[in-house]
Amino acid sequence: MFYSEMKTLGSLRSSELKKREKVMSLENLTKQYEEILMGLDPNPSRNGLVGTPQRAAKAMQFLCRGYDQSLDEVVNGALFESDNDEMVLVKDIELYSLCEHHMLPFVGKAHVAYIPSGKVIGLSKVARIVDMFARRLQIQENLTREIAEALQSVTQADGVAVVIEARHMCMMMRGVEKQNSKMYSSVMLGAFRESVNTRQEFLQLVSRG
Ligand SMILES: Nc1nc2c(ncn2[C@@H]2O[C@H](COP(=O)(O)OP(=O)(O)OP(=O)(O)O)[C@@H](O)[C@H]2O)c(=O)[nH]1
Ligand SMILES: [Zn+2]
Repeated sequence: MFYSEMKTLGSLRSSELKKREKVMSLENLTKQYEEILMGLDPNPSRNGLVGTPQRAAKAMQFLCRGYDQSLDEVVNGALFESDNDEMVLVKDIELYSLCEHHMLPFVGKAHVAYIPSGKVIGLSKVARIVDMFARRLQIQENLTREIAEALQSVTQADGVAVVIEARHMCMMMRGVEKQNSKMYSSVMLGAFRESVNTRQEFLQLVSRG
């Protein structure tokens, strides 16, 4: 990189830098998609595919936008003092992720609970934490754990439980082609791990229709 270019980059504010990096990576991804189309379609320059590389690149950037987010940003300080020490459950948070093996979607719901210890977190932030990790290339087990550990670290809760149920397109559209199977994964931390009663209360609430 030339000195003048480095100086320009140095003088940009970080939000401008982020924007610029995004544009650069969009151009790059678009080129990669042009090549992918060449490998897939016998006539990649046909009319219907003219804007496809850039559209696909933008879509993929959107689906992977969780890489650009941090926990601090997502939570945005929305933690509130509270004496409540009863379980808080946010059920049926829909999630869309991409499996890291095939880059095909897996789609489902997350159920997230915690037992507050002095503070509660803004309700929407639980869903935002789910999204931040879902919008990355993932396997379901790691996604489940990352959500649980992130919530634990921001709330310092006495316990955190996460269950995810999801259908994986890589098992439905291709491969073994099973249309009805669902994957369930769970992570229990603190009180949910130590107390059978707490865990059962959570699981009963989750399985209630
Ligand atoms: N544990 C786990 N496995 C996943 C997840 N998403 C996809 N997989 C699996 O990753 C595995 C990759 O297996 P490979 O044998 O390397 O790939 P493959 O030949 O495409 O496998 P098939 O899907 O069986 O055709 C498959 O069994 C997928 O079902 C996930 O979130 N968790
Ligand atoms: Zn897969």
